[in-house]
Amino acid sequence: MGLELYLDLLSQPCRALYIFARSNKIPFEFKRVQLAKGQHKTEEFRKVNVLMKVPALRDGSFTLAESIAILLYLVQKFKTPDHWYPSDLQKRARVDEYLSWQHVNIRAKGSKLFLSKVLLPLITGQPLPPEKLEFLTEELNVVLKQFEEKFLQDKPFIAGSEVSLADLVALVELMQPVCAGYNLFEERPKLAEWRRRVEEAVGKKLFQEAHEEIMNVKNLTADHFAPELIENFKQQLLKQN
Ligand SMILES: N[C@@H](CCC(=O)N[C@@H](CS)C(=O)NCC(=O)O)C(=O)O
Repeated sequence: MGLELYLDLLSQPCRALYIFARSNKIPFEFKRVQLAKGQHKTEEFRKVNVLMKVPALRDGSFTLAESIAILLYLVQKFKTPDHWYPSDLQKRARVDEYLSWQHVNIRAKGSKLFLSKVLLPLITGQPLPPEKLEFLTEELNVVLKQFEEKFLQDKPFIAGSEVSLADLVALVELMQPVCAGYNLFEERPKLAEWRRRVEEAVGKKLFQEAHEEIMNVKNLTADHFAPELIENFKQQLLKQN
């Protein structure tokens, strides 16, 4: 059995893995796990990831969860070009620094805005109150400022002159609020230029292909979701709001 990646391209970490693997010509079998259909809650998927989240990897009898761990596994197993995860101690530390920071900052705030602006109204039939949207956007703006000032600064990429895992992980997360209708690049020319460079580095066509589904997320309707998931989802989303 070859390498299998369990993915739903509506998910940011799944897109990072998909783009990374395809961009580096890593052979893998794409195992689609549709979150909206509850396919991550099956007994079959539990055997791959007991945490019941995507992405997940299976390589023979070995299974692995967590996107960052999976990316690092692929880097080492397939000896991908050095710039992705530089061997230079300090450049690598820059990548690690971003990958450690992003979970509860860019990822958390970007996802929250996306889920509240797109999924919650879809499921409840109620639009998000404008003051709530403003609050969530402001929360995201705070971490975007930190991203620009601390991580990107005036460099072409986070680790310096070449693209790394940090840039890829960052950009797929930032696309989530963009797909929810908040074009955060519009008033941030430095970020917009960085986005252009990252897309070019991984391959523009591949980047677009990976984002096709999420770009059309606003066309989804409630019947796209497995009924048993809707109530669960609603409670989860309302709790976080
Ligand atoms: N820290 C994990 C996060 C994984 C995660 O939260 N995946 C989401 C999709 S983006 C998921 O599977 N959610 C389904 C659920 O929580 O029920 C990673 O980086 O892989």
